[in-house]
This record gives sequence, structure tokens and C-alpha cells, in this order.
Amino acid sequence: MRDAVLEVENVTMRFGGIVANRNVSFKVKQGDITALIGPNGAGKTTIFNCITGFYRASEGRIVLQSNGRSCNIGDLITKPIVGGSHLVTRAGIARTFQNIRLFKEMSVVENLLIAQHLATTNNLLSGIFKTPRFRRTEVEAIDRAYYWLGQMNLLEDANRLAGQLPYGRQRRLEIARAMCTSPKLICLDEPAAGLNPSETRELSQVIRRLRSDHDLTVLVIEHDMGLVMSIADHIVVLDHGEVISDGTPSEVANDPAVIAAYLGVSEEEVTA
Ligand SMILES: Nc1ncnc2c1ncn2[C@@H]1O[C@H](COP(=O)(O)OP(=O)(O)OP(=O)(O)O)[C@@H](O)[C@H]1O
Repeated sequence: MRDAVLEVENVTMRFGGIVANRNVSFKVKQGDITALIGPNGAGKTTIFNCITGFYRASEGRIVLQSNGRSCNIGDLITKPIVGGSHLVTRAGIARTFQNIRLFKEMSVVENLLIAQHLATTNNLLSGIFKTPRFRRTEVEAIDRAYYWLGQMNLLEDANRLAGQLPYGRQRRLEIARAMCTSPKLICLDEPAAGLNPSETRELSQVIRRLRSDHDLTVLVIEHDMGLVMSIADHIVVLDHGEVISDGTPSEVANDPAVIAAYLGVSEEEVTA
């Protein structure tokens, strides 16, 4: 049986009086494509923000297994002085956003180089003196950027401004940018939002290839059920901030609690 690369344990997230997530627990297994689904406002993005270190969970633990070590996400972001979500990226979690967040006035390749600067340990002095290590990491960063442009079929766009790319290409560039940090786990927040059917099919191939060719584990929030059912090995369903179902796609699709949540009726009405 494969190990879990990520364990979310009893996570509760409050914003003042609003409880966005309550006692959420699930595991993401190494090499799986896990989908997080649920109606609008179910708490999916909030749990993503806790996993990727943008929020500190009010209660509970999130643990990533990385290079034989257990990394507690809460500890990484609250580490004195140096703590922050960049340490989560360094530990091996990368993400994309529901609303594309590229540097639109920069070129495509510059977007990929900036992402890698966050993940490297070069400091100001090595930059000023252009040490051999600094030069080597710069060359590696450029090589990695072009490698991922190739993988995402974006090589011809390398020197265009990111904001000028068609929407579907911007989505692929976001994935390339996340992959440039060499993650173990990539978290994709609604990657198919705004894509047409042929772009969505291309995206599902890209996600499958990431897993099969790059030893990657994928956690994806998605509303497009066609995409979810075609790529996911494992689905976790949230409703009103809580996990209401967790299993294989067929288990979840036949779960009365899930059908009720999506139809907005009670579970008894579904089973009646
Ligand atoms: N920063 C915040 N401050 C206050 N309330 C918030 C904040 N972020 C989210 N919420 C609330 O938490 C709940 C869960 O929101 P969240 O965005 O996580 O849901 P979601 O499942 O991602 O929704 P969608 O599918 O519409 O993106 C909602 O009631 C939302 O209004």
C-alpha cells in the first residue's frame, strides 16, 4: 500500500465567527490524483490555503512527508523571522490559483525564473559577487524554465508578455511555474475554470502526464465533474466546511450524502 504524502488531521479554520472548515481530515496518497469537490462556499479554497501555507489553521495539523522527513505546515509558516509560505514551497508543495496570478507585465520565461528564486537558497551577497554557485543555479533555473515550457507546449511563447497569452495558455503557464519549484505535491485550484472543452481535454492529459512522467502527486479543486471523474483516483467531498464523503470516484458518485449536497436536499430525500 502506498504511503500518504500529505495528512490533514482535524483541521478547523475560523474567520472571526465564520467556520470555513470544521474538523477536516483526509490523506493524499503518493502518486494519486486526489480531487477536492463540493458546492460553492464548501470550504475547498480555505483548506487549500491552509495546506499551501497561506493560512495557519485555527486547529489541527497538516503534515507533508518530504525526503524522509515530516514537515508540519503550521510550524513552517510560523518559524521565527524566516517563516512563511515560501518554506512550504521549499518543502515540496506548489500551487496554482483560482484566479490566475501571473506577473502579466513580465515575459513568460521571467515568470518561471521568479518562481525559482523563491525556492533557491541564494542570498544577496552571492548575487552581488556572482559566485560560481550563484551562476550555476541561474543556469539551472533557465534550463528548468525552458524544460517546463516544452512540457506545457509553450516554447513558442517564451518571450511574449504573460498577460498577452490566450487564457488557456496562461493556465498552463501557471502549472509550468508551479512545476519549476520541483514540487512533490502540486495543488491546482480550479484549473479548468474558464477553459473551453478542447482546452479542458488538453488539461486533463497534462495533469495525467505530470503524475505518470514526473512522479508527482496531485491535489485538485475542480467544479467540472467530467474532468474530475476522468482523472481522479480519490475524491474528498466537502459541504458546509466538513468532509461528507471520501473514496473512489464511483463510491463518491453513489453516496447519497453527496447527491443530497449537490441537489440541495436532505439525505433522507435522496434515499427515499
Ligand atoms: N478570508 C475570509 N474571511 C471571511 N470568510 C471567509 C474568508 N475566506 C473564506 N471565507 C468563508 O468561508 C467559507 C468557505 O469559503 P471557500 O472560499 O473556502 O469555499 P469554496 O468551497 O472554495 O467555494 P467556491 O467553490 O465558491 O470557490 C465561505 O462561507 C466564505 O465566505
